[in-house]
Amino acid sequence: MSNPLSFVNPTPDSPWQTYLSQVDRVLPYLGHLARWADTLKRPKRALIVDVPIELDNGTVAHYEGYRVQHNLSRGPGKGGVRYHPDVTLEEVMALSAWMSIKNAAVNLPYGGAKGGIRVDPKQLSQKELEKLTRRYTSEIGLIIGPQQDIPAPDVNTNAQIMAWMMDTYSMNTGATATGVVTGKPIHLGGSLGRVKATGRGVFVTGREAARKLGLDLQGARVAVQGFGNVGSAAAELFGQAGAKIVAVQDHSGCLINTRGFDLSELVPWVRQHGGVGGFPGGEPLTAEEFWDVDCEIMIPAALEGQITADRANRLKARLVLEGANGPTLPAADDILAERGILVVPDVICNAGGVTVSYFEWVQDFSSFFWTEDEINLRLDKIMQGALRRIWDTADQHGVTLRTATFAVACERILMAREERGLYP
Ligand SMILES: NC(=O)C1=CN([C@@H]2O[C@H](COP(=O)(O)OP(=O)(O)OC[C@H]3O[C@@H](n4cnc5c(N)ncnc54)[C@H](O)[C@@H]3O)[C@@H](O)[C@H]2O)C=CC1
Ligand SMILES: O=C(O)CCC(=O)C(=O)O
Repeated sequence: MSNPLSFVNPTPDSPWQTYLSQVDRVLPYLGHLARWADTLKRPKRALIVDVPIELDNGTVAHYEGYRVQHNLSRGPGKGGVRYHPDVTLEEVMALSAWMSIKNAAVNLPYGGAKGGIRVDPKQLSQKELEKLTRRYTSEIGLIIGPQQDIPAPDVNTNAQIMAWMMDTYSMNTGATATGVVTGKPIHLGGSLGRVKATGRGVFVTGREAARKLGLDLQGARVAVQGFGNVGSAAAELFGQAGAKIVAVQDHSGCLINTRGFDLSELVPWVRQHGGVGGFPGGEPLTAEEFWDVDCEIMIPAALEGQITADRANRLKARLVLEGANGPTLPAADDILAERGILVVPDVICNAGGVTVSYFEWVQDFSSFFWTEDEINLRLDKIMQGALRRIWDTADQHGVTLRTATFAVACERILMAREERGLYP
């Protein structure tokens, strides 16, 4: 995937093109605000940085880093940082735009932002990873801050990386600034419940959608792609609700177990071995066969563009819960709708993570911390309320949940844009 030369010139089938086509679908429902819609089709600000580090062997390596602030009309930028060898500016643009939509859909007082480094972190030692993170944080320090733009974990980043980011930003500004990132370790201003919050949100929205479909979670068969932070937490909650996890796929392998995996063995295995590959409690499956598995619920929780038109035609599930950002291509979305397969879209389904990030940010400012039960109850309430509003909008316009989420969110963003006005 190459970077676009302009915001309006997307690479075919890229996440940015997917996002732009999702915006086009919502235009008829924006009323007089549609005149502001081009605001949504270009990021406000995109920063590319060179991140040089000295490797353990003494050579100097250069990595490309990005931070994109898509829209700041409703508040500071908010969104994670991804470390992956395939990250591009264009991908980060899309991820930042989905953050704008997501944050507005759950009515958090944030705009949308996202960052990334084009690197395979698995090739780096812990020391090199720390140097990379600190240099990247210094470089994007120009535009991040507790009131400007607040990063968080995403693919291949975690609480330790957030701690290094917080420390680097604090050293550079001369005061401890816990509110500059979320997803931190608990004793450094992190919030209880954040690690599993995205998976919990997937479960809460999935539970509500299943109820609407009349689908009993007891005994329901679930397939999960991506068994990292989001996929594993969602799988555990579905398991606790009586569902069976019958297929799992990640970068290391793909497995099936029609009786349901024993998660008390699979989760520690993944923690120890870095992936599901080689787990003895299931039979191997090819990566492509995963999409043909008999199941009621499919949870894509890895990367973008996974549900293609071909896979959408083959999918057996009744319900797709988008734990990942951008897992479904627009053509596949149409096929799923035609086939009556309900999709709970990323921009609401995986919003649990940023919602608890918001709780963390609020707790950091007040230096007063809530219990995990309080966090989970508030998360449940916000996610249910947001989904209800989206469902009403879908029913009102006769559109998919994705277009309804965009309608609710874009109205909020563009209303703020209009009220703020254009000129300094
Ligand atoms: N961490 C968070 O709080 C949030 C994450 N997300 C999204 O959820 C998705 C997963 O993120 P995390 O779980 O945080 O990342 P992670 O780094 O913890 O896990 C990523 C998972 O994807 C798998 N994966 C990578 N490449 C793959 C491939 N080619 N085929 C199959 N599986 C592959 C990895 O093996 C791993 O299991 C991403 O789309 C991310 O943007 C969305 C909202 C919040
Ligand atoms: O917790 C956050 O601030 C953002 C998480 C994120 O990157 C996402 O929702 O995709």
